[in-house]
Amino acid sequence: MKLCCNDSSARLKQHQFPTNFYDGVCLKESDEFSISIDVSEEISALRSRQRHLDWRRRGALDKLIDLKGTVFDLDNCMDYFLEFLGSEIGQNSGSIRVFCRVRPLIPTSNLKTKSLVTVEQEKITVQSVGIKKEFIIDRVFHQESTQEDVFLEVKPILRSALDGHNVCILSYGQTGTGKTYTMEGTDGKLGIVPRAIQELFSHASEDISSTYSFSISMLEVYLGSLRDLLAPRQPLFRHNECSTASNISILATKSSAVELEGLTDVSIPDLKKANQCLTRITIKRHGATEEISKLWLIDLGGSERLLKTGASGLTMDEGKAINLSLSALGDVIAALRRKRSHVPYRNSKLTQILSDSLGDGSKVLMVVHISPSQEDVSETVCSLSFAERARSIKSNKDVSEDLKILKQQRLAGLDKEICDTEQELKYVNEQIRKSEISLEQKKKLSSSTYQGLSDEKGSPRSTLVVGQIDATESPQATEKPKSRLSNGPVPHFMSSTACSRHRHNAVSHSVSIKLRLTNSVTRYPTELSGSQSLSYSSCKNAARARSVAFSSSVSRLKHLPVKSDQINISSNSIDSTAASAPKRRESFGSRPVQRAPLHQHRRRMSSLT
Ligand SMILES: Nc1ncnc2c1ncn2[C@@H]1O[C@H](COP(=O)(O)OP(=O)(O)OP(=O)(O)O)[C@@H](O)[C@H]1O
Repeated sequence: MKLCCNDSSARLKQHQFPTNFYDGVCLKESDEFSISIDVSEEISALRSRQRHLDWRRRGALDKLIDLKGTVFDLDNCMDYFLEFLGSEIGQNSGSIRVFCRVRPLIPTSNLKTKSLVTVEQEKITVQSVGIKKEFIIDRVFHQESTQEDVFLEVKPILRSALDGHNVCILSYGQTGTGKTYTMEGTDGKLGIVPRAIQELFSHASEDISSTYSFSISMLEVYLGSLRDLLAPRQPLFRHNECSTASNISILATKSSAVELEGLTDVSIPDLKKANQCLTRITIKRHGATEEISKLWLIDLGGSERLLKTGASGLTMDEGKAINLSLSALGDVIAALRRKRSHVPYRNSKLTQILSDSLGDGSKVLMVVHISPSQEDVSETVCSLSFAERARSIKSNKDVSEDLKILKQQRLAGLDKEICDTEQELKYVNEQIRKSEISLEQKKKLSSSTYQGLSDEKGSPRSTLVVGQIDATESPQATEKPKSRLSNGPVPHFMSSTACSRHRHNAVSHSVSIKLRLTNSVTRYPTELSGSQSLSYSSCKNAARARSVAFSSSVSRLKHLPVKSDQINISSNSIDSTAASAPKRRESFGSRPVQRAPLHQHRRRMSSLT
């Protein structure tokens, strides 16, 4: 399949080789070289098509996710919508989507078991004595919704993480409403985390243009301090006790990316080991450039009000700390939604850590969990109010039917564009694979023909041809054939003349260029790498044990997935508006980024507060 022509290859192809040069040793290969160049050209064209398709797919996916997460409001929203549709594909405005999942009613003899909520696809109504409230959410999952239903909506955002965006999936809600069930699931009903890992590995294995490596970190925010759940345990003085204390610093980079210095980061070497792993993944994509992105999978602490729990002492402090984090998170999301110039990231550790994964270019998904039972009605209303605030649109400003239809049509169009592009990409990838095999075979054939002819003849001239091809690679090597010629048992008349040597050099140089050209066709093996690895069942167990050891009395604030990596550091404050709009190609922003070396000038974010 010829798609376009690479100029330099075309020019090289025009080189003609005489058929009887140097006893025909070299020249019988000209056809081979020509064929090799054809194949190289084809691969080059296919790669260019592959890049174009990948760019189109990414753009359509960005647009799809952003459009799904866009809330249209007020009477003039049609204009805004049309403007949005007309905007450039791939502009990466970032998106925040809010889902609600209703836990099935758990019937017990003590509780009133009547469900108080009625749901539609994007609307949820809570009705109780003296209360009737409606909330508009991006997507509502009813009590019978399965783990598959939820994951289907999560899938596109994972693809974004592979494309280099920072992604944040947060599980929010009152204790016992199913946050962990949604994130982790049970043995037979896997949740988002194990499915996400499966999905990442599956995509990574299909993408022949890049190699990927994944790593994991586990973090807990407890009473405002950070705990590394994968750090080696430090024995304490008292028998059978271990310390989980760790020294994690939050560092801000010039591009407002966040690094958690000192946090353990463990490679995920393969799906088998990763299948049981809990959370938070760092994705490194090694292609034409290197991109690093973070996928945060966060199971937040229970959101219940302290008055209701009647907590006191340490439990009270823990509850307060959780509420502070959650309210800071709500403020940040609301500010981002309203496109405020100031985003209050610095109000909690949680929002500081997530500052490069919540703003522009990032994809955020919050799943708010509620209970349908009468007993929990006030908590349910609180959680839904939080969800609505994150969406920043009030329920009574409903979107017109026309607009809904238009949005659905556009989403369907983008979906189709992604599917079609992916199909073509598959085809192109397959063609590249075949062409590379063919090129490899031709190269092998060509070099064995050289070798055969060279051995057959045993002629110093044929040796010279091969020798001089090598000689173009390094200056020292040029000495060898010369000395062999001058010292060897070859009669003087058989030695090359100055003229023939000149001619030969010219040809061997061309040959060398061609060889380099074919050699330079980069192959991208579909492999997943990992330098350091741990079994993820052990990660999970270690993290759990550490979390429990750290605070056996409370399990409110859950694991906070985090990744740390080497990035550029600057003196910029994380609370700047730039944090919400990381620049493309800067290291560790939420847009696809290129990796950059560690910069020396670091500033501790914790010291800024
Ligand atoms: N959608 C659901 N379908 C079936 N069972 C569910 C669902 N949601 C929650 N459950 C069940 O409800 C119970 C409480 O769920 P879970 O532990 O996930 O809540 P949680 O919000 O994580 O609580 P906590 O804050 O205490 O960790 C579990 O037994 C879980 O299996």
